[in-house]
Amino acid sequence: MQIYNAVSTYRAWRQSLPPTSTVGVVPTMGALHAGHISLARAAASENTHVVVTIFLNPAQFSPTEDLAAYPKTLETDLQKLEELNASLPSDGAGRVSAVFVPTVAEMYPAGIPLVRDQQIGTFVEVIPLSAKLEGGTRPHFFRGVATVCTKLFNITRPNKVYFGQKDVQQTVIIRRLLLDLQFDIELRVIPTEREKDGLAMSSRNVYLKGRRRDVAITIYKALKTAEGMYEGGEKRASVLLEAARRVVEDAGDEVKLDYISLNEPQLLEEVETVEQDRGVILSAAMWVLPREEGEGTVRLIDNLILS
Ligand SMILES: Nc1ncnc2c1ncn2[C@@H]1O[C@H](COP(=O)(O)OP(=O)(O)OP(=O)(O)O)[C@@H](O)[C@H]1O
Ligand SMILES: CC(C)(CO)[C@@H](O)C(=O)[O-]
Ligand code: BAL
Repeated sequence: MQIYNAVSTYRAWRQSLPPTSTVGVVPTMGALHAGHISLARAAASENTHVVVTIFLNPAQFSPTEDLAAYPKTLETDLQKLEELNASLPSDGAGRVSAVFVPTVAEMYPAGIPLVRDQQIGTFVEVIPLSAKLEGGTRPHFFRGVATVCTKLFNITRPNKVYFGQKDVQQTVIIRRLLLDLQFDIELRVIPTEREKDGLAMSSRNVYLKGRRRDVAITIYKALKTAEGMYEGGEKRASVLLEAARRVVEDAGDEVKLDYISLNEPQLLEEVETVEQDRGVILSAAMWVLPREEGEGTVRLIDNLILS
């Protein structure tokens, strides 16, 4: 497993691969957990080479978000990837051959101030998708994601890219980006890995200790409540969403719902009824509020597909 910090050295390796080999790329921001590893495992089963990128992308954070506090665990990240390699079958399957860990200066030659008006250079926007759902609270977010993914795809030259369903809107946006910018890349979406109680794994879960970890499960409970009613025959979005909202309200003042929504999977238009013949995304974002001095607010997202 080679570590590349520079675009030029990564490119030299990529160019050395025979044209028959395939490359599956797993973009991450590091602080790897079982969710990331399941993406890399899926990529290893479908490609000759897996490339994991680890880059904490400033462009997707606003000046008031947690860029500075975001967990950085490069040593253990690399260990986890080595352990994955050791666990893979020796015949036929690919391996994590390269980890691309660029510096901010490599990725943003013109610099990348967090204040949007101060930014210089080329940015990619996927409209109007980027303004919906997550975009309501994080208007800068998908511009940053689409921009860095475009750069990462140009650099790493994947045959396939692997994204987690946990960030479902991100997968919808990447699908659109690949199509619109004529990338010859296949998108693979991998199911959400969860803790035993159902909480979606997330790098930001390390911020949740004790009681805050317990109430974090509310977001999943809310989604499961709506899903259960849907499976019981209720198709009206308003009724499903109201029931889910009540779950968060009943959990008390330690959590606060940002949004819960039912949307069709192409343009993310809200639906009034959940039709059986097409998947509908049930997604939510919830804040776990601080309880003690020094704690920050933690924002969690999760989703289920009703189909
Ligand atoms: N629980 C999970 N199951 C499957 N894939 C996941 C899971 N969590 C994250 N991923 C995927 O891993 C990729 C990298 O995500 P990222 O590095 O932001 O981790 P994260 O856990 O989502 O972090 P954050 O806490 O910042 O949201 C994304 O495609 C994301 O959807
Ligand atoms: C895709 C991504 C690595 C881009 O920075 C990030 O948004 C993430 O980790 O989901
Ligand atoms: N996985 C999403 C990355 C972010 O919240 O910035």
